[in-house]
Amino acid sequence: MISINNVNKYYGEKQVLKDVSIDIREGEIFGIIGHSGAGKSTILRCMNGLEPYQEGSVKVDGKEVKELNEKEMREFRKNLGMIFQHFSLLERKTVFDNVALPMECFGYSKEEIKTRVEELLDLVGLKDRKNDKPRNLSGGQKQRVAIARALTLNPKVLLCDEATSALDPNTTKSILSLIEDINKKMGITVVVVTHQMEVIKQICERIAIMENGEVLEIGETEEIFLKNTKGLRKLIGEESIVLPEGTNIKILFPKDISNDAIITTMARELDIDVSIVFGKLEKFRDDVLGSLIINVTDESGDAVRKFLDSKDIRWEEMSNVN
Ligand SMILES: Nc1ncnc2c1ncn2[C@@H]1O[C@H](COP(=O)(O)OP(=O)(O)OP(=O)(O)O)[C@@H](O)[C@H]1O
Repeated sequence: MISINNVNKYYGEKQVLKDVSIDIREGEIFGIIGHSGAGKSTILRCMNGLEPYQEGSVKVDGKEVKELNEKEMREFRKNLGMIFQHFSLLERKTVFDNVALPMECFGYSKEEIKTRVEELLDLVGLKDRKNDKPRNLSGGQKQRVAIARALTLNPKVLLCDEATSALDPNTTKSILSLIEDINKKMGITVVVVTHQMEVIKQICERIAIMENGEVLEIGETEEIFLKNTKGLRKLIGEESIVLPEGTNIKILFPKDISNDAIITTMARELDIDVSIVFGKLEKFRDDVLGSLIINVTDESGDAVRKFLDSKDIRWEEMSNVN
């Protein structure tokens, strides 16, 4: 649905996107995560033509964004709804009028607007607040209005730029559930830009981790967390912990395996000492996934690798200097 290839972007001398390539599939919820200044918003704005890019290609639904003329761009933007951190609602207009705005701009009839806006206000749970002004709404309700407004023209893609960053944890959860619901019900492709780990854990199927204008990693969210990849560790500022001597092995535990039992069985069966160097459990959607780094002597390494293979347990050897 969105295909970004080798994009470079500069502000004057400063390069803010460096050879960025990301493929976003139709119907998925894709997350772009990184620290402030990583280039997340910039790449999102390249997708909807708000920012030019000097090199590379950004294709949305087969169309090269930088080649669209003014008229084509207007049509193109109908297919991309966008929501922001600070909601961007018009304070003097009612909830109904805020949601109606895009349809008015595109010249829809009053009846069409009324039907669509009421349907959307129902979807976001604000049917009874249509005559309120935004100042009378909570942050979460304001974001619901913004979501309804982003959906009025039936877009194929919903772009979310730090959409939950100004909300408390519970409101964040409910907004993310709403976005997930919309993705499932309407089949809309969703791109979520965030610096919040909880956001990508709750709803993103795949993610790209960005830093300093570069994509460090792309993959399935579960896989990246399970492997506790280098990019993820960098993002959370956690250095990989390994011992300088012996063999360090990272074991990955899917939801249905108890890690304690494996380590004790292995130590007993192989008659070896196992040091647990680092362990981590992650709540991931409804599952708990874990990874454990163990250290054994180099002589026991082969037996440990064979044991893990025989139990169909995923493992990775870690470099001592990592
Ligand atoms: N209009 C601009 N002129 C010059 N530099 C800019 C401009 N907009 C963004 N930048 C720079 O581009 C880099 C990427 O910014 P961007 O906003 O994409 O990062 P981000 O990952 O979205 O972070 P944040 O969440 O803080 O916005 C930053 O170094 C920023 O200072």
